[in-house]
Amino acid sequence: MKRTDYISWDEYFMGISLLSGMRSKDPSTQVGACIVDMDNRIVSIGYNGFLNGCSDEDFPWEREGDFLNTKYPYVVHAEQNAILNARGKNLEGCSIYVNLFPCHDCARNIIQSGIKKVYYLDDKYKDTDSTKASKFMFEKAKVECIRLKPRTEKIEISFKTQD
Ligand SMILES: Nc1ccn([C@H]2C[C@H](O)[C@@H](COP(=O)(O)O)O2)c(=O)n1
Ligand SMILES: [Zn+2]
Repeated sequence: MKRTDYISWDEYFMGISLLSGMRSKDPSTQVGACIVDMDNRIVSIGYNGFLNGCSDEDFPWEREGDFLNTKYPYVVHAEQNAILNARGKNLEGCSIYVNLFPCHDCARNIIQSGIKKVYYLDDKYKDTDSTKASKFMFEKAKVECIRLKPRTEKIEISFKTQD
């Protein structure tokens, strides 16, 4: 008799996105993204962070103040990193799981990469022009956006061993 309490594909992929976000050094918002092909194979993963090869100390994590003294010009978004981490693999028809709804810049890159479905959890910036632009572009480009309502509030991962 097989287990019945296994997690769903959506919980699995969104869980991987959230776990990836746990690598983010952003003090205010940790985002992870997981790109999955039409056979439910994971193609790529990414989280929000600063530039490869640069020290995280080289750039500001601030949200407020002069634009150049905030993180916004420099931080690479989780979706962007996931697309780039795919290293040119064909993403046509893939889905992307991301815990926070994509901004307008990521929406453009998601659309241009051929990704056709966006699964998300949180839409905390839904009233911003950025998110409104994302939704407009996704609608025109016929990219489906699905807000996940997981069956369970949380999934626990333990490193505890039997020995
Ligand atoms: N879909 C998204 C939205 C945001 N991010 C990143 C970019 C920043 O590191 C952070 C947002 O910062 P906040 O304005 O909430 O302090 O989250 C992303 O990677 N993907
Ligand atoms: Zn973005």
